[in-house]
Amino acid sequence: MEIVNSEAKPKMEDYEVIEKIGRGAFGVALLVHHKIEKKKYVVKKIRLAKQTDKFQRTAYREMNLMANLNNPYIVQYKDAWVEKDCSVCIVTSYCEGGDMDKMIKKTRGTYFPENKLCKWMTQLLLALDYLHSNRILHRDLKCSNIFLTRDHEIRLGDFGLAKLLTKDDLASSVVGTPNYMCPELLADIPYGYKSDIWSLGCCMFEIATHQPPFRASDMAGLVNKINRSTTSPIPTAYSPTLKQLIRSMLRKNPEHRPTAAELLRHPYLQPYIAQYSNLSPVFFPIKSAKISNNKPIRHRLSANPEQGKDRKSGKESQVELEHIPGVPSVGRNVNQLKVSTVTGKLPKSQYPKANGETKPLRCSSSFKKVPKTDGRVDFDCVKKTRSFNSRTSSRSTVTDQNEDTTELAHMLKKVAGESEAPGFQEQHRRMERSNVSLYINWLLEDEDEISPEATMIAEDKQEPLSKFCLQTIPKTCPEVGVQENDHVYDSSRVTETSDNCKRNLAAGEISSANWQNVLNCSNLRIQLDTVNQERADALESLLELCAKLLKRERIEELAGVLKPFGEEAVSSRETAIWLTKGLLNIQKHSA
Ligand SMILES: Nc1ncnc2c1ncn2[C@@H]1O[C@H](COP(=O)(O)OP(=O)(O)OP(=O)(O)O)[C@@H](O)[C@H]1O
Repeated sequence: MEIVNSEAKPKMEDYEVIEKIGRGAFGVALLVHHKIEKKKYVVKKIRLAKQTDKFQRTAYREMNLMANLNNPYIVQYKDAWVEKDCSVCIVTSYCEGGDMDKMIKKTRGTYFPENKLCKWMTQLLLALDYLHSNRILHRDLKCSNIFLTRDHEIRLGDFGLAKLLTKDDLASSVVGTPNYMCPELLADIPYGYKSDIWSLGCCMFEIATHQPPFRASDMAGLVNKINRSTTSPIPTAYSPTLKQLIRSMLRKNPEHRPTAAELLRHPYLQPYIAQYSNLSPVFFPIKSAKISNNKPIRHRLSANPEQGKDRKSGKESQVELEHIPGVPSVGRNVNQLKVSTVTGKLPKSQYPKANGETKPLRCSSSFKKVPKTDGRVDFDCVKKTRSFNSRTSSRSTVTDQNEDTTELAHMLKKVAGESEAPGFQEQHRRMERSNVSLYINWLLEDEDEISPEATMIAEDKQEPLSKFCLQTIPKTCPEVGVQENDHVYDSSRVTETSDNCKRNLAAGEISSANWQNVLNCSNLRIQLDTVNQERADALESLLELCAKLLKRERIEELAGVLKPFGEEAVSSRETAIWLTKGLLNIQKHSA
C-alpha cells in the first residue's frame, strides 16, 4: 500500500467528525461519517510530529499491515493518509458493539453463555491463525483491542504493535500490557506466535471470569504469579473442555501451548467452525506439521520457493486455493495466495462443506491405500496406534471405540450440566458422533502426531523407530481388549537415543548429516512433553467430574470412575476404555 499524501487529496474532508470516541496511547479515535457513502467509520489519528523516527516507522508499518489484511474477523481497513501536521490518519470500519473490555464491564458480573464464549474464541482463533499464517504477530492482544459488531461478532483490531516477521526473525522488544505479559517476555525470551496465544488465553480467561488471569498489587507480585502460571479458577458454569482449552493457552512453556490452528482443529470447536461453512477456505486452518519452536508456519502471503517443497521428493506441495462463487472477494494478496503444507496436498475434505456438515479438520484416523489381490486399490481406515511404524488397520475397533468414547463424552457433558441454545444443541448433536470421539483421541492418542522428522530418523537408521523409543507394554487388562502390539512411549528412551547420537557424533561414528536426527530426537521429546501436558489437563477434567459426582453423592458412579486408578494401575488409554465401559454400564443401569 502507498500512503497517500495529503497534498494530493485531503481525505479528512471526505468525512464529517461525529465525536471523539476515545484516546489511545498514541492518539485519538474519532467516529466519522463518510459524506458520500453515508457510512460510519473510525479514524485513528496518530500524532507523528513529536514522535521518534522509530515511532513513525511503527505507524507506517501499522498502515501497511492493515492495508494488506483481509479477514472477516479482523477490523477492516479502509484508508490512510498523512496530514499536513504530520499526523497519520487510519480509517477503519466502525464496530458498533464497542470493545470487549467495555462489553465485560457492561455485564456487571453476569457470565456470558458458554456458546457465546466458544463462538468468540473460534473467531479470535480464526483471526489469529490468519495473522500467524501470514507471519504477523499481533503483539498487543487485549480485551480493549477486541472489537464487536452490532451482532456481537468479533473484529480483532489495533495492530499498532504488530510486526511483520521475516523468515527466521523473532521480535525481541518488550511490548504489551503488564497483566498480559507472558512468561517468556519476562524472561527476555523473544516474543513469538505462542506469546500471542498466551495473550489470547488471557483475553479468553478475562472474558470468562471478568478478571485478568494474573493480578497482583505490585509488579513483583505480578511477575511472580505469571512465572508460576497460577490462575484463579474459571467459573464452574463453564464446561471442563472449554476451561481446558483456555488453560492450554496459558501454559508456562510456549512449546506446550497449542497453535491457533491446532486449537481450531479441536473437536469441541467444530460446531462453531461449521457456522462459518460459507466462508472461503482461506480463512480456515489447514493441517499442518507440528511446530515445536514457536516459529511461523504454513500459508504465507509472500512465497518462498523452498517452503512449499515436499521434504522427500523436493516437489512442489502447494495447493492453489479456489475462489468459491458467492464468497466475497478475498483481497489482492489472498487471490494469489498459495497454501504450502509440509505434508503435501490439502484435501478439500478438510474444509467445512457447504451444506453445513463439517469434516473434522484434523483426524486421528486416516485412510490408507490397501492393494488388493486383483490389483485394485481399496481404502481402509487406519487406526493410529501408539506405534510409529505399526499402524493397525482395525475398522471394527475404531467404530467400537468411537462409540464408546462418544458415550463417555455424553456422560461428561451430562455431569457438567452444560446448557446450550436449542439450535446449537441440534448442530452439536449432528457433529458429535464424528467429533467427540476425535476429542477423546486428541486427549489420549495425540502422540501419533509424530513429525515427518521423527519418521525420518527411523528411515535413516533403517530400523523401526519403535526400537528407539517405544516399549511394548503387556496386555494388563484383558477385558478392555487392548491390542497385543500396543505400545507406550518411553521418553527416557528418546533421551537415551538423543544422547547416543551425540556420543556417536563426538566419536566420529555418525555423519554430520545425521546430526539433524539428534535435533529431531529432541523435537520428539518436546512433542512428548506436550502430550504429557495434555494428559495432565485431561486428568484435571476427570477430577472435576469426580468432584461433581461426589457433590451429587453419586458414589457408585464415582467408584466406577476411580476404579482404574486403584492398585491395578494401567495405561491412560486402557483407563479411558475401561472408564468408558464403566460409564456405559452405569448409563444402562440408570436407564
Ligand atoms: N474500529 C473501532 N470501532 C469502534 N470503536 C473503536 C474502534 N477503534 C477504536 N475504538 C474505540 O476508541 C477508543 C480508543 O481506541 P484506541 O485503539 O485508539 O486506543 P486504546 O485501545 O484504548 O489504547 P491503546 O492505544 O493502548 O491500544 C477505545 O474506546 C476503543 O474502543
